[in-house]
Amino acid sequence: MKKIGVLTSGGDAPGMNAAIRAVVRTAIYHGFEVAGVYRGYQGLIEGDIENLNITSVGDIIHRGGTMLRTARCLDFKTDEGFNKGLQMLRMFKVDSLVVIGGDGSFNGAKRLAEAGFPTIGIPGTIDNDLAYTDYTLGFDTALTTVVSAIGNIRDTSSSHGTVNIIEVMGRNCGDIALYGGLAGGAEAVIIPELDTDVDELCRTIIRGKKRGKLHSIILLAEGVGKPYELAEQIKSKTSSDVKVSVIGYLQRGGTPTPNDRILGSRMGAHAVELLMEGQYGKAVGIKGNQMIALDFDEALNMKKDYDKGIYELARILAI
Ligand SMILES: Nc1ncnc2c1ncn2[C@@H]1O[C@H](COP(=O)(O)OP(=O)(O)OP(=O)(O)O)[C@@H](O)[C@H]1O
Ligand SMILES: O=P(O)(O)OC[C@H]1O[C@](O)(CO)[C@@H](O)[C@@H]1O
Ligand SMILES: [Mg+2]
Repeated sequence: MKKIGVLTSGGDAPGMNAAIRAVVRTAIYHGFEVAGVYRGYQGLIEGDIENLNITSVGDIIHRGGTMLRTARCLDFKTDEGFNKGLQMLRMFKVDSLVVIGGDGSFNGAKRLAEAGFPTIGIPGTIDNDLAYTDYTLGFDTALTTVVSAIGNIRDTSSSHGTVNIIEVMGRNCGDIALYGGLAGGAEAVIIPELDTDVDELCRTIIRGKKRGKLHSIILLAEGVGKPYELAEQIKSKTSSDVKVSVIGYLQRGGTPTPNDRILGSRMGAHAVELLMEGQYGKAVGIKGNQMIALDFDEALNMKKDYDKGIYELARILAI
């Protein structure tokens, strides 16, 4: 093994830059060359690849987004696109690859490993939707942004006495809503993993108002969606003024938290160590503050569930 490639794929996530920096610097420290592949699998297919050195990754640890840029690339799912990608890796003399991305990106990485190309995955997605790891890169920063948004919206909710629905990202995973709701002191959390009884929710809002609660914050995961329909239902059942904020891409950017920078640094270094040991076809993760690595199949087949204890706690504390 001489040259390690690194790419970021899928939605960008804060902390990806820390992971890229760690891959590059750990590899160079151990005497390898590194190639950066730009724009994920799209750039791989197009041969948008260049060698990186220690200074290429200077001044990025504190930046959101990804210096390698990213893409969603449908072509890489086709045999033709996939083979083109493999061909480019050979052409640029890249002999192993670190893929930083979410579950979708891992499917591409798994396919490369199955084709015999040494590939390691680092979970980079704000969604925290991968069951095998306690945290994905970017989740902590997205949560920090969400909690800050809840604080601002709570001010206006309290001032006007409105009910405020805040829709947050996470695809089919409710973690951003759940943990954001707990940290932000929301009155209710609505996640796709669980059916919500809107009548019960409205009774809670009315009870809160009766005992003088000024604000009502509802965290709604995008996997449930339909925030304006929910607003209409709550309006008619509680006679409250209901406001909706879909905070969207705000959650994807911003300076990574120390936790995401540390996680990215650890995962990037671990990915290189695995390749040096001749291990590949694995996804790096964190369990109980220890670095772990599972076969892609095992990692991707684990079913993610929400934390019932955390949900119950958020519910009890919102009485
Ligand atoms: N089965 C597959 N085979 C090859 N490549 C795939 C496959 N599935 C996904 N990919 C590649 O991975 C890219 C990213 O996947 P996806 O859009 O699901 O994002 P992700 O990696 O899950 O990140 P996030 O969910 O945080 O945005 C896809 O655009 C495609 O290029
Ligand atoms: O960037 P796009 O394609 O609009 O994707 C948005 C999706 O990406 C994420 O931000 C990260 O997976 C999801 O939370 C969201 O559903
Ligand atoms: Mg995903």
